[in-house]
Amino acid sequence: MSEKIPATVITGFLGAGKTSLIRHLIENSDGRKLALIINEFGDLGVDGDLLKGCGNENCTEEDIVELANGCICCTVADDFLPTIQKILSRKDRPDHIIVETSGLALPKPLVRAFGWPEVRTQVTVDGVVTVIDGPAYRDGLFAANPDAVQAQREADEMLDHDSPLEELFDDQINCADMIIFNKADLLEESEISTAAAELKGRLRPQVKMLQTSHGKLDARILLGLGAAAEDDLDTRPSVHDDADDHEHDDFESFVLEVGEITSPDVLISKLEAAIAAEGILRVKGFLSVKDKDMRLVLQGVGNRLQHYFDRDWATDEERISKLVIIGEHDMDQAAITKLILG
Ligand SMILES: Nc1nc2c(ncn2[C@@H]2O[C@H](COP(=O)(O)OP(=O)(O)OP(=O)(O)O)[C@@H](O)[C@H]2O)c(=O)[nH]1
Repeated sequence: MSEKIPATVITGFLGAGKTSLIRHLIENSDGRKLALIINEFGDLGVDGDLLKGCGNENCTEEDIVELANGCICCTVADDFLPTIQKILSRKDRPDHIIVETSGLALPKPLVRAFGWPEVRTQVTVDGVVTVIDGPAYRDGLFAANPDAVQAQREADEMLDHDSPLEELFDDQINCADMIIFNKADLLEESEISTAAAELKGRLRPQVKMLQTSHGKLDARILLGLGAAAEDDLDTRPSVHDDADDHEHDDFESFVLEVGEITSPDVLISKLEAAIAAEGILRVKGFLSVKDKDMRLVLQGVGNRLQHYFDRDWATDEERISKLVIIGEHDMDQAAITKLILG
């Protein structure tokens, strides 16, 4: 029997920096041949496309599989299992498998799937790595408003008091073997130490926390944790352990056809207005700009927007111009569309 292939699960909220971390890993894989399974919320495969563009021989386009049928925690049986089996049946099996969950996925059901008989004999979960968006943490995105929670508790002891964002965050850090506190470049040193002190008390004792910017970490630190996470799921509490009907209905997404744009700056101003008015959590996509040969990538996390040209459009390629917009379930799609396209 050959040795089990290690698999690393990379989780973390929308826009925390999972794809950036994986991109750095591909480019610095220390000789390991990697296979990637990329799961996204929203019907536009942005992360997979960006990673395929890396063009690294340790992780070619064929080594990257995109799962875009919803969050991986809900589609493990239909999507994840056949995908991993396909990877395992390859003649040139990878040295390491990386699974990027969508930013809204609960990692535990995925880790549990590695315990299935047909998988566990061949693969082990080397580690669950949870990426935290440093500025979002500092700004309290994952914290409930303590006053509001207290008032609610007093009103009804039986209510579920946690916000969807807080619950997700708890699940993602409770399942971790390693925490990557990312976007350190956007924080003061004192903000990082405050966060580290707060988070330490919430982590399982053996869990290490590292700070980084743009996910630039040595592959030897990230890979080879040897956690065998599928064997100690009981030590990784989840608020959703008993919730079979977890459907992500706290969040929703839609794809907006933007059409060819003439000015990125004009679009950015409109997006800023839409984000401020409608509380969008994440925007990303590809844009065609008039008279430009290159594709524009747009990334928005909270109110922070970034855009850059990544590559030339191929001559036979459709110049798509689409954004996926993700928000909480009550976001007003019509109002957002009007603000962006109007
Ligand atoms: N300033 C700064 N920006 C970062 C850092 N890491 C990632 N970003 C930016 O944050 C945005 C989101 O990064 P991604 O790596 O796509 O995040 P993700 O977690 O894969 O996002 P989803 O898959 O959509 O959940 C991009 O615009 C990145 O360039 C960082 O350390 N510092």
